[in-house]
Amino acid sequence: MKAKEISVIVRTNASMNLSTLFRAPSPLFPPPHSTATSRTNATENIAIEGRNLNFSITTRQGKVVPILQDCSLRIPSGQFWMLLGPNGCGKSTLLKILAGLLSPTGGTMYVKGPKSFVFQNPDHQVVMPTVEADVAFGLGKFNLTNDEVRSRVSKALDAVGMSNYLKRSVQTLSGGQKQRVAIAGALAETCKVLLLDELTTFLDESDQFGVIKAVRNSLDSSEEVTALWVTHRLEELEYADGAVYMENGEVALQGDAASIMSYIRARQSAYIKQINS
Ligand SMILES: Nc1ncnc2c1ncn2[C@@H]1O[C@H](COP(=O)(O)OP(=O)(O)OP(=O)(O)O)[C@@H](O)[C@H]1O
Repeated sequence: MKAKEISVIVRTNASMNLSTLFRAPSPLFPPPHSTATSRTNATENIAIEGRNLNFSITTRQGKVVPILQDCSLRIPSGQFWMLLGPNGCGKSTLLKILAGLLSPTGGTMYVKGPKSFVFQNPDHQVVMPTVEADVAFGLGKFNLTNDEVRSRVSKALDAVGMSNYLKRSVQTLSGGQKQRVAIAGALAETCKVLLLDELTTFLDESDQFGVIKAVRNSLDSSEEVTALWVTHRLEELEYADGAVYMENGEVALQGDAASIMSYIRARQSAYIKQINS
């Protein structure tokens, strides 16, 4: 099966799971260990909500290993949030649960649909010969006219700053440009929630900020799109409206980007003091 087909099946299965797996969002709950002030309030339109999400795996020896423990988060519609934390703390696992790619072993969640999961390696989902064909790829299921397809492709490429690349072969694109084409594909399908898994890990600085700015611009040009972005790179936080910080499989803190930045910086300097003492 081609990679592109896998990504489309992922999208389809994810929305099919919504009715069985996701329950209605609760009107209000505070994150369990939050100290930072979040922009959210009870009257806001919530795009992503998880409550006490747990995930564990069972080893071949029958031992249950907890990966996520009581993770709660809530992200308002139209905002760009980041999911940060040390290696192995559970960020990708939580993102995959929110995408419907993994089933939680406990807890409840709601994610507005349609939603799309964008993989770290763009070659896993950008496989059509040209940019135009790739962005149009997922539109077959909508029964659109050629003009409507062209209009959606053009609007989506505009949102990610790739309008001039319409006829380009995808083989000639950089990693970051391919990521932007993958995001445009999701936008063309009128995706409401983008779940983005460490897109910039292997990109150079120029490509890295090209992708972040493309996501930021996509959200700014449509109030309906929400993005959750997993990253290790603290400098990316300045583009976010809010962030969730994880440690050891738990949500340690969630709030506005500045508060999360201060929290992480304080943790880093405490750590540096500790190793220097
Ligand atoms: N299928 C699995 N089997 C065994 N362990 C797993 C499995 N999936 C995840 N884990 C473990 O769960 C923990 C969380 O993994 P996850 O990939 O979600 O972390 P992460 O925060 O995204 O890490 P990184 O920043 O390094 O990408 C890790 O210790 C990982 O080894």
